[in-house]
Amino acid sequence: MIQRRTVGIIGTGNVGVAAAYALFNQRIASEIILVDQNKEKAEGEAMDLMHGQLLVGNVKVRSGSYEDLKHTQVIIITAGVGQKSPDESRLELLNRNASVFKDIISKLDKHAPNAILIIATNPVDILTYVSQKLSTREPHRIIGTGTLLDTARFRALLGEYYGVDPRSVHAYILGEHGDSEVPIWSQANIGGKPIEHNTIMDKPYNREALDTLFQKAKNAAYEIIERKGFTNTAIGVVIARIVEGILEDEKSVIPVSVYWDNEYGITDVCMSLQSVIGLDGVKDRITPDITDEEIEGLSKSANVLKESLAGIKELD
Ligand SMILES: NC(=O)C1=CN([C@@H]2O[C@H](COP(=O)(O)OP(=O)(O)OC[C@H]3O[C@@H](n4cnc5c(N)ncnc54)[C@H](O)[C@@H]3O)[C@@H](O)[C@H]2O)C=CC1
Ligand SMILES: CC(=O)C(=O)O
Repeated sequence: MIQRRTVGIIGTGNVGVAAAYALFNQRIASEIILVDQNKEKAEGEAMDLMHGQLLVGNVKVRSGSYEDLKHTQVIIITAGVGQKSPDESRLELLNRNASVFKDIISKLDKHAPNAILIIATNPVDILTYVSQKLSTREPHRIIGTGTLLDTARFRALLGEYYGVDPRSVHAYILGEHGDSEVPIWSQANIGGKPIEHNTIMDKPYNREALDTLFQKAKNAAYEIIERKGFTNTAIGVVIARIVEGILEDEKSVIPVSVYWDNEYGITDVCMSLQSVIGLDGVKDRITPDITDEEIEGLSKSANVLKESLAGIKELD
């Protein structure tokens, strides 16, 4: 019997559609079900994608309801509001999106209790934590997109700077997907050569230039929102990559938002850490030796997230 790889997407706005398009175009899913409170929008997006089937191959796309998500392996949540201007931080979206999640998670627990959930709505770390608390499924089956996007931006910028393929740059941004995120310079390398204190591709070590690249990666969303009003295409391929890792049971190591259980002494928060992902969600977490300063940065990130979480107690 042919194994169908069915993926659901809740929220067919900018991000949901970019994720659907990436999943469709790369044929990562064999069936995609789009759900939105605006049913016509979901229907229109499904029709539009289906018309590319001749060129892409046999990937079915349809709109549906929560009941239709029963047999999905993975469900992506992108529903909610985004930052409307570069002056608004991700954390400021919290109260609006947390109540949306309360409703969505209870419906998913009822209709698709076995699917792995990927959370993309912002603030993604807090909504991942909230989803883990609200849902009946095990926490390792609820994953936030976290800093995979920031890490992708960071590696693209470092690759451009050094003139190498970003896939040959090994550098992580961990912690919050947001203003307190932490670049792990102590582990960053190109082809095994540490970036810190070394000349690579004829570029002498330049702390200031590297810090500027990190700031650019960190502030990329604000810069893009200022120009086009939202971000969607890169997060679309990020989501598709996570889905692929799960459906193919890859055991790939990627930075995503997961529950911290005393990693580097940090507990009871969701934020990004290198995680091993496969069919059962997050199988393990990797904690390389990093500097005390980096650990301190991650602790601060955790505190920022915990302070925001304290403000949404009414969800308990
Ligand atoms: N994690 C990340 O790296 C990124 C996260 N985002 C976040 O993704 C979220 C979505 O952004 P956009 O797609 O630009 O927003 P959008 O406004 O274009 O789309 C949101 C969609 O959610 C739907 N929706 C709202 N409440 C719903 C509910 N209860 N049930 C079903 N559907 C519902 C709306 O009808 C709309 O179609 C935002 O929170 C944004 O900040 C955006 C980019 C990157
Ligand atoms: C909006 C957002 O979270 C991003 O593009 O990073």
